[in-house]
Amino acid sequence: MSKIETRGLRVSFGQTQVIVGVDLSIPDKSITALMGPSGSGKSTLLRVFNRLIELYPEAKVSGEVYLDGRDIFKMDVVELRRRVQMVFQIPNPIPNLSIFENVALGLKLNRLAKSKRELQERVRWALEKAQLWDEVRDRLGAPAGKLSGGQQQRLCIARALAFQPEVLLADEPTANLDPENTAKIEALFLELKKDMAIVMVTHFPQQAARISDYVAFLYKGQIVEWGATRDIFTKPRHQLTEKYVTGRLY
Ligand SMILES: Nc1ncnc2c1ncn2[C@@H]1O[C@H](COP(=O)(O)OP(=O)(O)OP(=O)(O)O)[C@@H](O)[C@H]1O
Repeated sequence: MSKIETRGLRVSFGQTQVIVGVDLSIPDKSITALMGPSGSGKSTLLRVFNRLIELYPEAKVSGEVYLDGRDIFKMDVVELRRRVQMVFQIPNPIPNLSIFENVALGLKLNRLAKSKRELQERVRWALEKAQLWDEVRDRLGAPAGKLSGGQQQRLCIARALAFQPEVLLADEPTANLDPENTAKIEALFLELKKDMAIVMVTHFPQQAARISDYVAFLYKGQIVEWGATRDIFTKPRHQLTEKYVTGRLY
């Protein structure tokens, strides 16, 4: 069964429809890349999956979205966002808060650790999972803002992983990183997909080719093509997809 499934999903901002009837399946334990030109609706689609879209009062959503077969619009939003975590293009730790507290805060606010010891264990577990522990173990009390950009992004991933999510949404997570840090995040995602579904927006077809299992190609709010990554790159069925993956459509 799909981890996430949408049926007839539509989103509009005021009079403008930006997602126009999307039917999409996100398989579990794999990386699905959302590709498409600027403004095609990739970020909007991602924001529906954890209902972040509801923070935009002008956004109107209709259609169906299921997580493990359950209607996300009927779920408790706090539960949904715990299970479906998100990381963004610009790493957004709280810069003055310590490395430890950045990961611990969400756990504390949601009362997910029963003791100080459990909290420490979960923070360490998340930092290890995000492959950051070895770099920060001696300075957990230092402000997060002192970390490099790549480290800050892995800290944000650790913060998300602390909730032990089932789905990780990533909106261009490497767009602001150099090739070395990009490679680290890509390797990390390949590890993480063993435990969860990852949905990643990317502007780089090469990145989708390197790490995704499936690609959904969006154009003007519609899914033009969806399938196994290899098929999308080697035998795209639609001309628009072919143009995009060969760098002739932006
Ligand atoms: N809060 C908003 N109010 C009005 N229009 C919006 C809002 N957010 C997004 N849009 C519009 O919705 C459309 C889809 O935007 P979205 O950010 O989802 O596209 P995208 O594919 O992620 O683009 P990019 O690759 O440039 O990030 C765009 O035309 C955008 O202008």
